[in-house]
Amino acid sequence: MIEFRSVTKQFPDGTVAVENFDLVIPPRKTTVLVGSSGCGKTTLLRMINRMIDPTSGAILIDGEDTSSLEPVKLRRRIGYVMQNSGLLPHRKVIDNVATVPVLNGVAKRDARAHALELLDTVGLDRSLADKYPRQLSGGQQQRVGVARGLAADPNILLMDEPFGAVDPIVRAELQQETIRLQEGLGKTVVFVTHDIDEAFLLGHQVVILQKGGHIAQVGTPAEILAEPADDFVASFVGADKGKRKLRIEKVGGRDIVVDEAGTPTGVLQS
Ligand SMILES: Nc1ncnc2c1ncn2[C@@H]1O[C@H](COP(=O)(O)OP(=O)(O)OP(=O)(O)O)[C@@H](O)[C@H]1O
Repeated sequence: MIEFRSVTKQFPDGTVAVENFDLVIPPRKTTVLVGSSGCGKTTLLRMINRMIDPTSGAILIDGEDTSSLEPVKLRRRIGYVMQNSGLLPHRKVIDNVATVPVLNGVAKRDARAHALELLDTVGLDRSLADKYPRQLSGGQQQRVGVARGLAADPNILLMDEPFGAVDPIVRAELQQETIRLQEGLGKTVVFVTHDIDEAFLLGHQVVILQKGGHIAQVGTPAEILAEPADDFVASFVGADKGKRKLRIEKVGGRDIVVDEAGTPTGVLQS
């Protein structure tokens, strides 16, 4: 469990990115922080692994105050996946994945063997192991980024807009992989996005943020859709525009779900 207790972050230039933020992030589930640009999502995420330290308040991981933990050690046991994959350009794929375990003291040979398994886990062919990041597609690079995030077998995986730069089809694939991985490995995933559809797809718990890291609403996707807390949330999730009003039509004896514009979105399973 990760707990934010009245956390504030003011940057040296006076910007208050996050103010009095309280949140409990349950273990082995995906929590998505969603909101428009500049609302404080990345700052919140980076405070979990102490890439950024709060100005006041506390962040606890399994009851332990992170301010008492050594940042470098903490970072090595929390996976971090960022938007542009963050791979080291001059290292082969396999070494990008094996870097953190080697820093943690795992023998290079063992770390590389494990890295190959992780390529399988994220759906990459092992033949890519000896390539350099620039020789991979954007989607493949993101998968390597996820493999690297998982390499130290962390309980917590932080993902900062990891699929923002890939095309919609690859993005949909990567989203499904993330769901599969989270369920299969039972990680606590904290995921940042500005895309409410992505938030609803991935999040067991969705946190809708406004500027200053102010929480507009926390809940399951169903709870938020059923009862938006206010007009801001209703507008953010598209409920006010009828975007998410779905109806069922019978087509060829099957129940098809269509949105308000009449576009089919799926088949209802009996
Ligand atoms: N190092 C910094 N110094 C000063 N202000 C900063 C710094 N980092 C972030 N900020 C400011 O803090 C606020 C929150 O930034 P943050 O990056 O957390 O937002 P975000 O929701 O992740 O945005 P985006 O979706 O655009 O990445 C913004 O106003 C930003 O300009």
